[in-house]
This record gives sequence, structure tokens and C-alpha cells, in this order.
Amino acid sequence: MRDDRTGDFGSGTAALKALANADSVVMSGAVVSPSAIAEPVAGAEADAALWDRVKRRLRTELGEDVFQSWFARVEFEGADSLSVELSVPTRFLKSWIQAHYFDKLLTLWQVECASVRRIEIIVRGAARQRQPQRAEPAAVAAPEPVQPAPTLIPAAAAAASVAAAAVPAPRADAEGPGSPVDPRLTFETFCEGAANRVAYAAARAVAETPSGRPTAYNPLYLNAGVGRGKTHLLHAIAQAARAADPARKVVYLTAEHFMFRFVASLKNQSAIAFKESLREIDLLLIDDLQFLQGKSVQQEFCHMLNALIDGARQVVVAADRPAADLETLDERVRSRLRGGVAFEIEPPDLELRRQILRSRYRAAQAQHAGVAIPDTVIEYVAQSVVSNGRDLEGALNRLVAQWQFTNQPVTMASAEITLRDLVGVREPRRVKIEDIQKVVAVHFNVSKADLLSSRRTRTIVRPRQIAMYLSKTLTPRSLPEIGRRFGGRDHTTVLHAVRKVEELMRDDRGLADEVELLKRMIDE
Ligand SMILES: Nc1ncnc2c1ncn2[C@@H]1O[C@H](COP(=O)(O)OP(=O)(O)OP(=O)(O)O)[C@@H](O)[C@H]1O
Repeated sequence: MRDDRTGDFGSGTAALKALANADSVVMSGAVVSPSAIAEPVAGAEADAALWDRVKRRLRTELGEDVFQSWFARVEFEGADSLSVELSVPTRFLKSWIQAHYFDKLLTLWQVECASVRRIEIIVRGAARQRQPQRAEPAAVAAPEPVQPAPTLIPAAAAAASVAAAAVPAPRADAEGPGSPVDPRLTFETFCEGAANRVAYAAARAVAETPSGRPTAYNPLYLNAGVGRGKTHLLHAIAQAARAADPARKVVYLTAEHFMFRFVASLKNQSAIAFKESLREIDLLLIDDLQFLQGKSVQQEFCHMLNALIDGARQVVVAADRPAADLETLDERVRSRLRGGVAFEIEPPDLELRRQILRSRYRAAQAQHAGVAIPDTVIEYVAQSVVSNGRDLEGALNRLVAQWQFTNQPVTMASAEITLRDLVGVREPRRVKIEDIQKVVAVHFNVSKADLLSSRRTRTIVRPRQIAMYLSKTLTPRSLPEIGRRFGGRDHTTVLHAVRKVEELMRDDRGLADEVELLKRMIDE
């Protein structure tokens, strides 16, 4: 991807945040300029210590497995007050982090150092000396081979290398507006089962239907919790559709990438060209729609959706919840999505879990001569890792790593120890801010309108603060987002409420118990 090579992502993300909070700021060009790089504010050691803290937070938020897969080989190159430079060994890793973790990375850096506006990821082979006045990052000419990382903690390193070694270079959508497609994620490597049969069939139909004759499912909306194979299906559609008709204009785009491209096009005054390029698409695949934020971004997205669907082009959208539950999404977009057909991918049942494990094990055997995991252990994993495809894959990677680095056969006893944190994990129920407001209002005998109002009587202020505190602790929503959902308040008001409730609970056991009770009521 051309844009993946540039450092614009960081500034784009900062711009996205500004856009999400105040569109007019971005439109008037008041976004922090990426070229405004200040001199270093702290010594190299202090910066490296900040990176250590960011890594600790990443580990906690993402879990050890995800962290090891994507961040274990990220290295800190340098920082100044506005920007941070990280390096990775492969283009694929760079694209993946940019597509999936950019916002999180920036947010976590901003927790440590509020002035950071930009994160730049470079590929180590193409690393260059850090300059005080930054030029555009060097283009990455060719994919580098993935090296195992012997200096990492053995088991984790192996998990990372097992995951990475099977990764050929991603397809470079060289000139198009799309995000990279992972060539491993095809229909052939996707396991079909009761949980995903309908979604799988619809995905195949989309890939096989020629341009200009969209399927009856337009837009096709795929909804599923984490790790159940949405991204896999979208990548599979993209690759099968391109293989069936190389002339077909197929674009896979994450919602984050769409926002980034849109904001970047506004900044460099290429918005018209950007919009036109989107409207020429035959098949558009949008991933992680839940991350689409910002009024003008959503407006543009809605225009694009309308133009494509009305022009008989096929659109497929994936998100982690039904369209009706995408609370931050503009009602016009939701209503357009409701006009299509939605299919849910359920958690994998035992048979599907077995299939996914067997197929991953075959791939590992092809790659690591001599790897041996007994059938009983595979069955144990299928029976006990029940959450999703990603955890199943992670479990198998860990077992391969265990075999690789200990030189001992994998046994049931050793597998139980290696996988103990994955066993029996189920997806937590998703809590909505609306549910919290409802439960809190009933409990304190106030109305929801009171909670959202500007009234400042004590009987309303305290429930409102508790509802904000619960929204912060029980949902992944950001402070500005919570502020918006509570009658358009500023994020500092939400932060104050969260701190106030924490402080009160420390001194008042009764209040702490009441909040605990509310949590249980919300969770029911
Ligand atoms: N039915 C399946 N067959 C084969 N692999 C699967 C299946 N379901 C999930 N996986 C694998 O599990 C991993 C996670 O899947 P994927 O990234 O597609 O999930 P997702 O639904 O997009 O999750 P998220 O919302 O977290 O991005 C991928 O490596 C994918 O290949």
C-alpha cells in the first residue's frame, strides 16, 4: 500500500481523533502538522522507559498471546515531543499493526506522553537514521524474509515465529485505496461449520457473482464477536473475486483505513479524487465498521455506500455487532445497512473447533518437520478452548512452540500447563452505555433524561457520575465518546466523574457495594 509506506498514518490518526471530536477543526486545517517536529524532550533512556511502559499496557490490554504475535518484535527507534518511531522486521507486520492496532498504540503513547501526535513504523531493513527534521519515510522496496527471533522468550518467540513464518508477502494493492490482503486467508483455509455456514455461503456467492449484478444481499452484513472469522471471510472474498475476474475492481478496506485515507485526502486537498476512486469500485469490503467515527467521515461513508449500492455494485460490511447496536454510527448509515441482509457468525461448536485445529495442525506439520501433537491433546484443545478461532490458533501455536523450544514431546500434562489461561475462556457479554443508563436510572429513581440533562442537583449528579464511571469501566468506550453519550459533555467531565466515584468508593464501603450490585444488574 502506498500510504502504508508513508508516515502519514500517525498524523492521520491524530487527525481522526480531532475529526471525531470536532470536525470543523480538521476541515479548517488546524490539525497538528506532522512536519512540526520538536527537538527531543527527554533522553534516549527516558524515552525507552516510556516504550517499556507502553508495552506493559499493550500486554495487559491485548493479552500475552496477541502481544507476542504482533508486538514482541517491535523495536523502539527514537522519539521527540511530537513523534515516536518504531521499527518492525517485515512489511506484513507493519501493515498489520497499522491496520489493527494503530489507534491503540497512539492512545497508549498519549497516556504516557500527552504531546505525542504521530507514530511512525518503519521496516528495519529499510531503517534510516533518525533526523531531527523528518523527511518522508523511505519506501519499502521488497518484502524481507521473516527471521525467527531467538532472543525472545522461547515459547513466546516460537508462537510469534510460527505465526509469522507462514506469512508470505501480503498482496500490495499498489495504487488502489484498499488495505492489504493476507494471502493465507482464503476460502480454502476457512473451515465451514454450523456456526458460519450461511455467512460462508453468502460470502462465496458474492465472490462468484460477476460485476454489475450484485447478489440479493447488498449490502451483505457479517456480524460476529472477536476472532470468529469475519476478517478471514472478507480477505477470502477479495482473493476469490480477483482470481475469478482480474479486471474486477475489488477493494478491501478497514474502517480505520477508510477514515485515515479520507482525513489525509482532506488535508492534501485530494478529497475529490479519493471519493471518485471509491465510487469506481465493483466490490467493496469494509472491515471493523464499529471503528468508524467522526461526523464527516460517516457522512462520506454514507454517500459512498449509497452511490455504490444504487450503482449496482456489491458491498460487504463486517462488524463485531449488529448494525442496530452500532451506537456511534450515524442513523443514515445504519438504516442503509439494515436495507441489506445480515448474517451472524456464531461461536464455533465442537466440530468446527476440531476442524480449525486439524487444519492449523496440518499447516504446522508442513512447516515444521517432525512436529508431533497427539490426537488426544488436539481433542483436549477442541474441548476446552471454546472462545473463537483466534484462541484456537493461538493454542496450537503455543503447543508447536513448546515442542520446538523444549525438544520434548507434547503431552496432555504439559499442554494443560501451556494452555491454562485459554481453557474455558468465554467471551464476556457486551455492555452498552444505554443499558448502564437504564439500570442506574431505575436504581436511583431518576429518569434517563435527568442523567443526560444539565441539571446539577445532588440527587442527579451522583447517579450521573456513577453511570459515567460504569460506562468507563464496563465498556471499551473512550472518555470523549462517553461524554457525547451523556448529553454532549466534555471528556474532562467524564474523567472527573470517574475519579470522584473511585475516591468515594475508597472511603465508603456502602457505595462500593452499591456500585458492585449495579455491575451485576447490568451484567444480567
Ligand atoms: N472458521 C474458521 N476457519 C479457519 N480459521 C478461522 C475460522 N474462524 C476464525 N479463524 C481464524 O481465527 C483467526 C481470527 O479470525 P478473524 O481475524 O477473521 O476474526 P474476526 O472475526 O475478524 O475478529 P476481530 O473482530 O477480532 O478482528 C484468524 O487467523 C482466522 O484465520
